[in-house]
Amino acid sequence: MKYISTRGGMAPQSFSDILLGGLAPDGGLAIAEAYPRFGLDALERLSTLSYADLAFQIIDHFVDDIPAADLKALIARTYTAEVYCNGRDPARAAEITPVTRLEDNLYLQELSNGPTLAFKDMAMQLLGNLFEYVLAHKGETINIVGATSGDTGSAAEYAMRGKAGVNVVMLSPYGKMSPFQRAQMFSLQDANIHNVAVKGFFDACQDMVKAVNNDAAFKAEHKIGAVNSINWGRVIAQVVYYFKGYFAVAKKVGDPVDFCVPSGNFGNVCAGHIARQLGLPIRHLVVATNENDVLDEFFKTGRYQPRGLDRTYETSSPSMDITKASNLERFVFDLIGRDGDELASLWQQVEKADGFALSEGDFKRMHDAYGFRSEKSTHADRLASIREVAQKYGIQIDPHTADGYKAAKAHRDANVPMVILETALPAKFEATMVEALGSQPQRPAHLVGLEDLPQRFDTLEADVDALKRYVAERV
Ligand SMILES: Cc1ncc(COP(=O)(O)O)c(C=O)c1O
Ligand SMILES: N[C@@H](CCOP(=O)(O)O)C(=O)O
Repeated sequence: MKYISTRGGMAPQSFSDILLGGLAPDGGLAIAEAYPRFGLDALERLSTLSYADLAFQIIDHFVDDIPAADLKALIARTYTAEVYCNGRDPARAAEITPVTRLEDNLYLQELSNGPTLAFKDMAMQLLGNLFEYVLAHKGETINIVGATSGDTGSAAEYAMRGKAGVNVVMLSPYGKMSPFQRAQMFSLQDANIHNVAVKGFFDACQDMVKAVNNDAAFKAEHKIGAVNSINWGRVIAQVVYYFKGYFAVAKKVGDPVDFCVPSGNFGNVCAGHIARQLGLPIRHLVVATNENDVLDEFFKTGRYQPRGLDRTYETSSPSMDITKASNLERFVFDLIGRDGDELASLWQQVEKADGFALSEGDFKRMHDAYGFRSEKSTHADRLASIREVAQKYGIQIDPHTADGYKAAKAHRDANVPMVILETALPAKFEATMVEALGSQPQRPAHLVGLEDLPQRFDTLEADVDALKRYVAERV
C-alpha cells in the first residue's frame, strides 16, 4: 500500500515515510491510495480473533515496509491486558475494548482503559512503538510538534516519554483543560517532554502545528513529526476497535450496526468511515458534537464553516472545543471522488475562513452512501445524559461520552444495534461529574493526588515564529 495526499501534490510514499512525515508536503493529509475490502468470509475469520491478532490482520494491509513478523510483534506488545486495564475490571481487560449492553440494541464500547484514561491511548501506544522501531531502523530522530485540547497531549507524552530519539513539544490551550488533564501533562518531568500553553483555543494550536509543518525547510532542518490524527498511523490504529465493537454486537456477521462517536477533530469518526470503506457493515455513523457544532451543521446542511473566536465556546466537554476539524479533509476527499485539485480548492476556502458548501449530490451521498448522521448537545443535555445513564444503567460516563449518548438516542433504530464509543473516563472531568451526580467520580489509585504534583510548562502567544524559536532552542 502506498500513500498519496488529499490535495494531490505528493508522489506515492511508503508507510514509514508518512508515519514520520506527518502533514503531506502540499499541506494535505496522507491517505491510502485505495482501500482493501474485506468480504463476508474474511470478516467471519476476523470475528473470532483477539484484539492484537485482529489489529495485525487489518493494519498489515496498510504497512508496506515493515516485515510482517516485526509488525505482529509490535502490535502484540502494544495491545495487552496490562496496558489497557487501568483499575477497571481485570477479567475484561484482555478484551482491550470491552462492550457493555445498556439495553436491547444499545451498547457502550470502552476505549478509555489505557494509561491516560482516554481513547487516544488506543492508537498512541502503538504509534510510540512504531516510532521507536522505524527510527531505530532508519537511524533517525524525530521532534514531534503536536496540539491538544486535553487528551491527545497526555496520551502522546505517556507513549513517548523517555523514548530514545524522540522529543515532544505539545501545545495546549492556556487555562482551558480540566485540572486533571493539565496535571497529567504538566507534571511530567522527562527531559524529552515540553509542554507549551498557548493563549488561544485548540484551533490556534493546531493552526500553529500545521504552519510549522508547512515550512519545508524548517521541517527538514528540525525533523518535525506529528502525533495528531493528521498522522495516518493514528487513524488506522483507531479503525481496529470498530471491527471489535461490530463483532461484539452483531447477531451475525453481515448484519448492520450503527456507531455513535463524540467528535471534535474528526479523527475518531474518520476511522469509522475507513472501517466502513474496508467492508465492515456499518450502517450509520452518528457524529456527536457539543456547543461547538460546526460538524453538526455540516452534516445537517452541507455547509462547512469553521468558526471565529466570537463563536468558539469553552464547554463542559472541553476536549471537543474544536471548530476546524482537521480530519474532515480525508472524508471529503473520498466523498468528492478523490479529486485532489477540487479538495485543495475547498480547503483554500477553509483556510481563508470562507468555508464551503457541498453540491446537492455530495450532500445526499454523504447520508445515503456514507451513512452519516449528526446531533449536538448542550451543557444541560450533557448533565441530563450523565444522570440518566447513572440512574438507568448504574454506569458513570464522562461529559464527552454523554454527548454521544444524546446523539445515539436521537438516531436509534430499535432493530439495529447502536454502539456508543466511550472516549474518556469521568475522573478526567470531576467538576462536571460532581455537578451532574453530586459526588466525585472514582479514579485509579495511582492517580490519586495527581493535581498536587509539581507542574512544569512554558507559555507562548499564538505566534508561529515564537513557536519556531521555541522548537529550535529546545530540541
Ligand atoms: C474525550 C474526547 N472525546 C472526543 C474527542 C473527539 O475526537 P476526535 O477529535 O477524534 O473527533 C476528543 C478529542 O479529540 C476527546 O479527547
Ligand atoms: N481532542 C483532541 C484534539 C486533537 O485531536 P487529534 O485526534 O487530532 O489528536 C485532544 O484531546 O487533544
